[in-house]
This record gives sequence, C-alpha cells and structure tokens, in this order.
Amino acid sequence: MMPKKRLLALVPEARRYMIQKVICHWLSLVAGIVLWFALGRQLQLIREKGTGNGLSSIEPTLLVIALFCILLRFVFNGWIADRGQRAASCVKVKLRSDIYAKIRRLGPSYMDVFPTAELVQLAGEGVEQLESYFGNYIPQFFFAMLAPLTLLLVFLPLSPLTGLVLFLCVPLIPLAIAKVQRFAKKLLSSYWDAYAELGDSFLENLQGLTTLKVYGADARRHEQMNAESERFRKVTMKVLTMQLNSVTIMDFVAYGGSAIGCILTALAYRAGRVNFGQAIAMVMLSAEFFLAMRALGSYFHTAMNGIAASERIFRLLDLPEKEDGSELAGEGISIRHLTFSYDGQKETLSDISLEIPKGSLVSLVGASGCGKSTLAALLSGIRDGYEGDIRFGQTDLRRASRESLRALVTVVPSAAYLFAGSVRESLREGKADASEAEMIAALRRVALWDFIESQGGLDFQLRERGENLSGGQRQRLALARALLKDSPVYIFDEATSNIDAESEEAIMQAIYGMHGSHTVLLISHRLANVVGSDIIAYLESGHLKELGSHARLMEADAGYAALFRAQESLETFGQKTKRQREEARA
Ligand SMILES: Nc1ncnc2c1ncn2[C@@H]1O[C@H](COP(=O)(O)OP(=O)(O)OP(=O)(O)O)[C@@H](O)[C@H]1O
Repeated sequence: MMPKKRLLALVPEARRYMIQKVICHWLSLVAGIVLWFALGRQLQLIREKGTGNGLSSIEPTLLVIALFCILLRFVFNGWIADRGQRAASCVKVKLRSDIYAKIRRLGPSYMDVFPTAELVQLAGEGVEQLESYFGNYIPQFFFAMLAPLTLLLVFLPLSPLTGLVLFLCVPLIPLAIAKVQRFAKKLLSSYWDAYAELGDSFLENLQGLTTLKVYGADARRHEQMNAESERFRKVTMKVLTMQLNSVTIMDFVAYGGSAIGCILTALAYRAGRVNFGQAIAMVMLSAEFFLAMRALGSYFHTAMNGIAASERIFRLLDLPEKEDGSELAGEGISIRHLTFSYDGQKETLSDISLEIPKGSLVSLVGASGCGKSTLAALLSGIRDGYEGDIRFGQTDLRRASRESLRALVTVVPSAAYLFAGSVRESLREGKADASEAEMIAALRRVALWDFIESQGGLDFQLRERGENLSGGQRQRLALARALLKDSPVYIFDEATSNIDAESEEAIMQAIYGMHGSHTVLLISHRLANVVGSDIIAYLESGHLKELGSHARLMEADAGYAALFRAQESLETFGQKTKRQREEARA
C-alpha cells in the first residue's frame, strides 16, 4: 500500500523526522552488514590459522570494527525510536488541532453532519492510529525498499544467484498482503462502523441514564448495548484473525526465503565461489532481506486502520464551511424570503419576510413545531443553509464573520448550560472582565442576588449543570450571564419555559427592561408574555401568517387571537372545572 499523498501533505512537519528515521535505519543496516563481514572474516582467519597457536589468529582491527559497528547500531536504533516518536507526536498535535480548528470554523452546526461520539473517537483513537502510520509505517515503507536493494548490491559480487533469488522472494510479502488487503478494507470499514455505533449509543445512554432509570428502560438499553458490543467483539475478532493469519503468511515467506538463501550460500561455498567467512556473513544477512518487509507487514494493519480513520478525518475536514467574512455592524435585522429545510424536502420555514428594527422588541409566536426555534437558530448562526436573505444592518449574514456575529447576538435558550465553578466564574463567561459591582447588578436585575448572597455571595460554588440550583434560579443566573455580555441583539428562545412564576416575572422584567437599548427577539409559547412587544410575528407551520401589535392581531381575530383566547381559557381551566363540579353537585 503506497503512502497516501494527501496524508503526507497533511503533516509536512513530520516529513523531516520520517526521512531521518529512514536514514538511521539504513545506516544501522550498513553497520550490521559490516559487522557480519568483519566477524565472518575473523572466523575465516581462525579457520585458516587454527586455534592451536594462541591469539595469533585474532585480528584486533576486525574486533575493533565489529565492536564499533555494534555501538553504532545501538546508537542508530535509539535514534530510530526517537525520530519515530517525534514524527508521531507532530502528527498527533497537527491532526488534533486541525480537527479542533475545523469544528470551530464549522460552528455548532457540525453536529448535523458529524455525530459528537464519532468525533470524539476520531480525535482520540483515530489519531492514535494515524500516529503509527506516520511514526512506523511510512518510514518502514521506504526502508523496506532500500534494505533489499542494499543487500543485493552486497551479494551480487559474491554470489549473484543467491542475491537475486533472495531479492526476488521479498516481493512475495507485499503480494501476500495485497491479497489480504482487499478483504481487510471491507472488514475495517465495518469495524469502524460497529465502533462508531457503539460509541454513539454509549454516549447517548450515559447522557440519558436518569431518564432510562425513571422509565425502567435501562435493562432494555443494556441488552441493546450488549448486542452492539457483541457485534463489535465479533468484528474485532475477525480483524485480529485476519492480522494473525497474514502474520503467519509473512513469516512463512520470510523464514522460507532465508532458508533458501542459506541453502544457496552453502552451495556457493561448496562450489568455492565464496570463502567460509563470506558464507557466514551471507547466511546471517539472508534474513535481513526479509526483516524490513516483514516489519512493514506487521505495521500494515495499524496503517490500514489509520487510513480508514483518515478517510473519516478527511470527510470532516472537507465539510464545506462558511467563509469568515466581514464585520457585522447593523443591529436591526431584516429577513427576506427566508426558506429553510432540515432534510432538503419538507420546508420548516417558508418564505418568511420580517423586519426587526434596532431597539425594538419583536416576539415570535405560534403552535409547537411551527419553526420558531429554527428561525432563532438561523439568526444566531447556529444553523445555516437557508435560502433568502438575513441582514444585520446592511451586512448579509452569510458574509459575516463568526466572531462579529458572536459579539452582536446572544441567544438565551430554555435550558442554558451552567458549568461547575463559582458564580463569579460563571458570570465571567458573559464578560471576562466584569467587576463585582457589575455582577451583583446583573444578579439584582434577575432578582437572584438575595439568594446568591445568602449562599456566600459570588464565591458560591455551582455543581455541574448548576445542579445545586432550582430550575428557575438556573435560568435567572443564565440570564444574568447573558445580560453581562451586553450584546446589541438578544434572542430569548423560550427563556421562561418550565420555571416558577416568580422567576418568570423576574426574567420578563429584565427582558422588557432592554426595550429601546437592545434589539430583542422574544420567542415564547406563553402569549401573556408577548402582549407588550412592538411587533408580534405569528407563525403557522413555517409560514408567517400574521404580523402586528397585540391589539391589531386581536382585532384581526384570526390565528393569533384564537391561540391567545385558548391560552386564557386554559389559565382559568382550574376555576372553571371547580365551578362545574360545584354546579353538578348542587
Ligand atoms: N435538528 C432537526 N432536524 C430535523 N428536523 C428538526 C430539527 N429540529 C427541529 N426540526 C423540525 O422542525 C420543525 C420546527 O421545529 P422548531 O424547533 O423550530 O419548532 P418550535 O416552533 O420552536 O417548537 P416549540 O415551540 O415546540 O419549541 C419541527 O417540525 C421539528 O420536527
């Protein structure tokens, strides 16, 4: 298997170390050749002069050369390992930073095309396997070409037949590997599929473990995961069997080949074409013809794994990404003929046109699943791939730099993530250099300071996901963090869903307090919260059906008014049913 050009080009820094490794390998081989010929020559002298006359048959120069060669081999072998390590660590650092940079450039939408679990496996084990491809396989590939050629040049003047036969036997190893490769490629692809599938379900089951426990569904999932693990075990065993079988074939060729070399050398010696010392050296070097190619074969399977991983890495690196363009300046948002589909078939948003003037508070309402969050995700750059136009001021969102969009727009979702750490650290995610007074003011705006103060103030330690806060407190803290960022545009996506009335009121007050100074898009399923907004956009199945103030939409008495009345009646549902029960009893 030839080294992949694209892979080599990916980590040019590693090339230097790989070349150095091949050179060290080659020098070590040359030292080995000299060593065996020196020892052979010494044995020849002992044979000629006999051992009866003391040390006269010992040639000190030959022994010094032999010792020097042993020392050289020791040094070169150390360098070989070192250069391999360096090449490998270059590859690890480069590939992991490339993957990380790509994910950053892709932004949050990467998850649509690349599941997180697969990404984690790729950046972890995938990169490890490529490490071996660069650190071992590629240098060995070139050395495996050089070594038999060098030995052929040494053998040719002594016994051309032995040299040529040995040389011609070497390609039997790659031929055997090539046979295995056709089968191996398919097998490795299903190995990776099974691995990724297992990783996906492991991550998902772990994240949803509490839910699984609540519904008593963990045992069923356990069985499912067992079945997936079993599939993975079977395919892993197949991979290992294939590797062991191919090692056996390679050993058969390597040892069989060297045996032929020994026999041919013995024949050449009997025919008087080589002397005793040369014959000894040739016998010892016969195996060297094959060792490099055999080692290449043993790296072959990790290299195949690396190639399979690299194809996935390239699939990730090749994902189209938005060009990071100009700065976003304007704060008013203009949406024209916006159409979006998740699957390229069903339109989730159809031909939406909406103006959100600077400093206004615009609300987006409609039944569940009508496309509100999708619109928020498009405006905040979490998703792209829409048709039509979204402009911030005069700048097209498609041409905006990610950084300027991040600075311009803050999204507050219904369950914002809170990291473990102090409240201070959490708030500083919103504004890195926020002063204590600013933080306390932000917490006051969301009516959370009294509670935080009672818990020891800004040093109060939050647990992972803010688990030691109530749902409402979590949401208020997330809002305080968002307020500290003080971006010109805010999008609140159901920021008050699933929380208590007190928290809801505090949050709505903070949101309405931004009116005029910030551009706000408020998504809320509770229509009572949107009554005071400048404009209400009412969506139905991805279509913008109604647009205007609350009073105007109520007057129009269409979809929005119907939804509003339905909610009002729902809020008095308890009183009505109580009255009905009392009437029935009377
Ligand atoms: N990641 C996704 N992939 C495919 N379809 C999606 C995805 N997210 C949402 N949808 C679909 O898009 C439609 C609109 O979803 P969206 O979340 O925008 O609705 P929504 O109005 O915010 O609903 P809700 O008020 O319940 O939050 C739904 O039919 C939903 O099934």
